[in-house]
Amino acid sequence: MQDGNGLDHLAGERAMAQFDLQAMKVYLAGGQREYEISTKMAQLVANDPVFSKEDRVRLARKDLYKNSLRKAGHAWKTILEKGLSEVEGLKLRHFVDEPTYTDLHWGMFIPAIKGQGTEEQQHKWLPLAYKMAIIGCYAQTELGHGSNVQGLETTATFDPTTDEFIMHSPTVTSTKWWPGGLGKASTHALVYARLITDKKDHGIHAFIAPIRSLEDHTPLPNVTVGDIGVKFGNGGYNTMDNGFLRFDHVRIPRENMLMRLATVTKDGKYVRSNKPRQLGYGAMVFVRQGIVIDASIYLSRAVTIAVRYSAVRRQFGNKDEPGELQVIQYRTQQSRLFPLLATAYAYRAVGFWMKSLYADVMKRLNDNDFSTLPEVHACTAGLKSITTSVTADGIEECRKLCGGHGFLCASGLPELYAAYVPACTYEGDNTILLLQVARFLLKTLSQVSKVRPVGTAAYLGNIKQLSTQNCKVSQGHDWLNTSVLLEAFEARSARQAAAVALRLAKGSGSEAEFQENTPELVESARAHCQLILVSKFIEQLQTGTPEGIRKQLEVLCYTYAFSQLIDNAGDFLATGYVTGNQIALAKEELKHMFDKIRPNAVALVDAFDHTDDYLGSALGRYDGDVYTHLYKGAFKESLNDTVVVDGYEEYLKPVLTQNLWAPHSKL
Ligand SMILES: CCCCCCCC/C=C\CCCCCCCCCC(=O)SCCNC(=O)CCNC(=O)[C@H](O)C(C)(C)COP(=O)(O)OP(=O)(O)OC[C@H]1O[C@@H](n2cnc3c(N)ncnc32)[C@H](O)[C@@H]1OP(=O)(O)O
Ligand SMILES: Cc1cc2nc3c(=O)[nH]c(=O)nc-3n(C[C@H](O)[C@H](O)[C@H](O)COP(=O)(O)OP(=O)(O)OC[C@H]3O[C@@H](n4cnc5c(N)ncnc54)[C@H](O)[C@@H]3O)c2cc1C
Repeated sequence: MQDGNGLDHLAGERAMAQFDLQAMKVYLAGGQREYEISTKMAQLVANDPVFSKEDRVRLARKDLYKNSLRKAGHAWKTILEKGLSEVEGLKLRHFVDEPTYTDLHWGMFIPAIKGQGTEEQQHKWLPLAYKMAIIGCYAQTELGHGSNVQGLETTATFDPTTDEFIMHSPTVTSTKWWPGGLGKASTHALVYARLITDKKDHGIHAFIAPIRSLEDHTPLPNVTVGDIGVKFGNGGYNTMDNGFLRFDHVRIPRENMLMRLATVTKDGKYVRSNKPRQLGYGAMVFVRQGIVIDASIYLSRAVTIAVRYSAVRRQFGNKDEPGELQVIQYRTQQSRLFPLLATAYAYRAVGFWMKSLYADVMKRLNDNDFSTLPEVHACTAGLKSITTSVTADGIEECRKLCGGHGFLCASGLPELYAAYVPACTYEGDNTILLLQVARFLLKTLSQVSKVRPVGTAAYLGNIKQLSTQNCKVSQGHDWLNTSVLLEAFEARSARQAAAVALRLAKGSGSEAEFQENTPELVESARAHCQLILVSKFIEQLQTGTPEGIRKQLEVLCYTYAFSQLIDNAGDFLATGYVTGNQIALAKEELKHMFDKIRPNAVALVDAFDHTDDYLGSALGRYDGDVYTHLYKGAFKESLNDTVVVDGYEEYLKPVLTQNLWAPHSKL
C-alpha cells in the first residue's frame, strides 16, 4: 500500500518479484474478507488524527497515558458509531497499535468470566462488560509470586453470617502487582485469591471485586490501588497502567466468586464440580494462542523495515560492478535477515493453525470432552514461549541490521522492541512455559506403551524407529524433501526427550533430580516446539496454497527449516541422527534458498501490507525515501525547537567564555 510522495526508490526491487503479490497479501491476511477488513481499518486509523502515533516516544508518562486513554475512548466511540463488527473492532485496535486497558478487559477479564462463570454469573456481568459500563482487569500476579500461581497469598475468607467474602492482602508480598489496566482505568478486578471457608484453605479461585466507584472513579473504601511506575523504553508498554492493589478486609457478595468449577454454598460448604480445575487457566490458554499470531505480526514489522532499508542502503562496492552495493547483497546480511523473513511467514502459518486448534478445544470443552486439554496447553505454552523469544531477539537483530540508523527512534525499532519484549515474561515466563511442555513430554513418553500419543505428540508413538534409523541424506538436494526434513526434526526431538526421560527414570524420582535436569528438559521442549513449527508450516503449504505463491512459500519453508537445523546443529549432531557432512550440505542448500529469496525480498515484505502509518519508520517507508525523512525528522526533535539550546546561558556559556577551570588544568 503506497502512501509516500509518489517517488518509489524501491521500484527496481519490486519489478524483480516472481510471484503474485496480491494473492500473497490475501494469504497472509487469512482470506479475502480479512484482507478487505484489514485494508479498511488500516486506512480508517491512518486518516484519523486522534490515532496519530507522532511524538509518542517524546511524551512524558502522564501525557502519554492520557493520550492513550483518549485513543482507547475514541476507538470505542468509533466502533459504536460506525457499527463495526467484532472482527473489524479487533482490527481497528490492532492498527491503533498501543497497549491499553481495553486489551485486558476484552482479552482476559471477559474470557475469564466466560470460562469460569456460571450461566447466571455470565448473564449478570457480561452485558455490563460488553457495553463497557464496567472496566475489568485480570489481577493474578502479586509482588511475591507470578509464575507460581499456587503460591499467591491474597485471601478470600467466607463469612456465612453476612453471606460475603472478605478480600484481604495479609502481607506486602500479597499486593497485586503488574495487572494491566488496574493502575488507573479499571472499575473491577478479576482477583485470584486463596479461598478460605471455616478456616480451611481450598487453594486459588477467581473473584470479581469492585475496586473503583462507578460514580466518580475514586477507589472504594479499604482498597489501595495505583500504577506501579515507568517501564522499559520510551513509549513502548508505558501506555499501559500496570497496577498495584491491596485489600484491607474488603467485603464482596458471595455471588462474586466465579463458580463454574467450584461453589461455596450459603452455609459455607465448598463443593467442587467434576470439571478439571485446569479450566481455571482457560483465559491464559486463550491469550497464549493469540500471542503466537501477534508474534508473526511484530516480527514481520521489524523485517519489513530491515529488508526495505537494506535494499536502499549502500556501502562499499567491488571492482566488478559500478557504484556501491546495496547492503542486502551481502551474504552476511542475507544470512541474518532472510531466516527472520522466513520465520515471520512460518509464524503466520502456525498462527492460522493455532486458531483452529483453539476452536476445536473450545468445542470439545463445551461438550465436556477434556481429552485434548493437556496437549493444547503444551502447544500454546510452548509456542508462546518460542515465538515470543525469537521475535523479541529478531526485532533487536533487525535493529542491528539497520546499522546506526536503527538505533534512532525514527527507525521505529526501539519502540517496537520496548512494546514487544515483555511478551517473553507476561502470560507465563518463557522458561516456566517450556518446563510445562517438558512435563507433558515426560508424561506422554511414560505412557507410550499404553496410550498412543495424538496430535502434535503423535510422532512419539514411533519412538523406536526414530531412535534407531539415521538420516539418509547424501547430497544437498536430498534435503529438498519435506518428509526427510520432518523426520530429522522428529528424530532429534524424540531422541532428546527420550534421553532425558531415561536419565530421570534411572534416578530416584526426586524433585532435586528433576531440577538437575531442567536445562536438558528445556532443550527437549524447545526441540518439540521447533518440530511443531516446521511441521505446521509444511502442512499449511500442502493444503490449498494458490499456485501463484506456492513456489515462494516453499522457498521460505525450506529457508525456515534449514536455518533451524543449522542454528541447532549441536543438538542434531549430539543425538547422532545427522552427521557433520549432512549439516554442511544443508548449509549449501540454505545459500541457494537465499539466492531465490533475494529478487523477491522487497515484494515478500510488501505482502505483509503494513502501511507507513502502522510501521512508523523512516527506514521502512514504502517509497524507500529514507534519507529525506530521517533529515526532516530531526527537525521535530524538541532540542531543535530553538536554534540556541535552552541551558546555553547557565551551563554552556560559562564553559566557553570564562575558562572557569583553566587555572587548575594540567593540560
Ligand atoms: C477498543 C476496543 C477493542 C479492544 C479489543 C482488544 C482485544 C485484545 C485481545 C487480546 C489481547 C490480550 C492481550 C493480553 C496482554 C497480556 C497481558 C499479560 C497478562 C498476564 O500476564 S496474566 C498472568 C499470567 N500468569 C501466568 O501465566 C503464570 C504462569 N504460571 C502458570 O501458568 C501456572 O501456574 C503453571 C503452569 C506454572 C502451574 O504450575 P503447577 O504448579 O504445576 O500448577 P498446577 O496449578 O498444580 O497445575 C498442574 C497441572 O495443570 C496443568 N496446567 C497448567 N496450566 C494449564 C493450562 N493453562 N491449561 C491446561 N492445563 C494446565 C499442568 O500441566 C499440570 O498438569 P498435570 O497434572 O501434570 O497433568
Ligand atoms: C508488561 C507486563 C504485563 C503484565 N500483565 C499482567 C496482568 O495483566 N495480570 C497479571 O496477573 N500479571 C501480569 N503480569 C505479570 C506476569 O504474568 C508475570 O510477571 C509472569 O508470569 C512471570 O512471573 P514472575 O514475575 O513471578 O517471574 P518469576 O517466576 O519470579 O521469574 C524470575 C526468574 O526465575 C525463573 N524461575 C522461576 N521459577 C522457576 C522454576 N520453577 N524453574 C526454573 N526457573 C524458574 C524464571 O524463568 C525467571 O528467569 C505482567 C507482566 C508484565 C511484565
